[in-house]
Amino acid sequence: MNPRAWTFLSRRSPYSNAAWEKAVLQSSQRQEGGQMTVLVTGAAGFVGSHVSLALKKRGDGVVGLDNFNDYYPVELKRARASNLEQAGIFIVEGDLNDQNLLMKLFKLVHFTHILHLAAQAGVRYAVKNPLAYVHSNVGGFVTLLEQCKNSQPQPAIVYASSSSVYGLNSKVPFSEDDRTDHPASLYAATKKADEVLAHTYNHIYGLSITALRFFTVYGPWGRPDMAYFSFTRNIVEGKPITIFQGPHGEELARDFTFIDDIVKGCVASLDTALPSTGSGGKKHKKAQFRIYNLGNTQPVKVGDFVSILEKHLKKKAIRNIIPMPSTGDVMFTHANVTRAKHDLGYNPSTDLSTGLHIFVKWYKSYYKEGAGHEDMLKGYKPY
Ligand SMILES: NC(=O)c1ccc[n+]([C@@H]2O[C@H](COP(=O)([O-])OP(=O)(O)OC[C@H]3O[C@@H](n4cnc5c(N)ncnc54)[C@H](O)[C@@H]3O)[C@@H](O)[C@H]2O)c1
Ligand SMILES: O=C(O)[C@H]1O[C@H](OP(=O)(O)OP(=O)(O)OC[C@H]2O[C@@H](n3ccc(=O)[nH]c3=O)[C@H](O)[C@@H]2O)[C@H](O)[C@@H](O)[C@@H]1O
Repeated sequence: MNPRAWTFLSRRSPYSNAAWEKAVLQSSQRQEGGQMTVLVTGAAGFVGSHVSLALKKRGDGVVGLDNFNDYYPVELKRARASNLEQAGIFIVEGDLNDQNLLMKLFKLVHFTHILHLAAQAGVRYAVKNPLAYVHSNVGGFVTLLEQCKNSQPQPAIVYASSSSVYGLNSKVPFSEDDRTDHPASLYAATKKADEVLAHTYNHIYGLSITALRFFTVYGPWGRPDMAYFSFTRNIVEGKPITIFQGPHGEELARDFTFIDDIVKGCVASLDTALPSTGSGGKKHKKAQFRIYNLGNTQPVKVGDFVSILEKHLKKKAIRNIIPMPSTGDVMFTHANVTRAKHDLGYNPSTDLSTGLHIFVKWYKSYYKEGAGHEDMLKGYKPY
């Protein structure tokens, strides 16, 4: 079947249809060099679209799942999906909480691995819409874990946690063994809940699970709700940007991490994941359980990050500096990646200036500066 026909197909919900099944099976086929068959949830998202393409490129079978929600403009998700379709990846349009859909999918394809990236992301939006986080990050995750636990054989799971689980941790850099029991946002609380739920399913059912704590990821085809993206838009349009500062005028800092490094970390995690050890809902022996930081290890103050953006955009920002609203931000993040380096060969190699240069180039070509991006953040007001 020609993947060009998939756009239409994936938007039609009835998954009991023969053409839909054919598309799923075709997309799941491994090519030469491929070792695994992966279900990527959140495949129309920023990170999911990049990793799906990387897996497909080396021959793995890849099937996507995404509900194409309108947290940020759906047009961008459709454009990413179209890139994936061209590469031969079918994205099933549906919700993680749809048990019947998951059952049908897992019956059709024997997934060796799940790369679970679908979630309600964004720290500040949780103040506005907390239940969206509970729905996708808690309910959706448990629905997926239930399906995986019941599968025979069970797949190995690699999924996205978040640097936000470190919450109010003040010990730097953040190490995987540091405390994560004082979250600063509801988003972080749901990501922490995921780590605890993951441990439970690993313990009772023998699911092999790896949690990846990503640190503020940026890059081409990125997320319009994130600062690097919305700041770029405002600078291009000559509109002010809002920069948060701490209660005593301190600058916030983030360990901004380029998408290509995150993709390498995800792929290496899949490659090193051991098989699950259970069957029929029962554990036979202890299964692998891992947690890794995937950051850049070089935090940058938000003001300095804006200066780098200005340099690449060749335009000054109008900076509006305000006290940080009480919507869940933390003062700084900083990853210790020793464990990921040792176990995964993870070695972040893109510095912020190089990465932002690549992002700005993409942004300008995608939105053709001055035209077509007026609606990009339409309706988006996170705080
Ligand atoms: N980008 C970052 O800086 C960052 C940092 C830390 C952690 N993370 C985590 O990494 C993962 C990927 O993030 P991203 O930046 O690509 O976000 P994204 O919003 O671009 O991608 C998530 C995708 O999941 C889909 N989705 C959401 N809820 C769903 C549901 N219930 N059923 C099916 N699909 C659903 C969305 O439509 C979206 O396309 C998320 O789990 C996020 O929390 C991201
Ligand atoms: O690492 C993570 O775990 C998190 O990284 C990002 O969250 P955040 O670091 O808040 O990323 P941005 O929204 O891009 O903000 C970057 C920095 O700019 C600041 N900011 C943001 C927006 C704004 O208008 N002004 C401003 O100063 C934020 O406080 C933060 O310090 C993602 O949005 C989360 O989904 C993810 O889980």
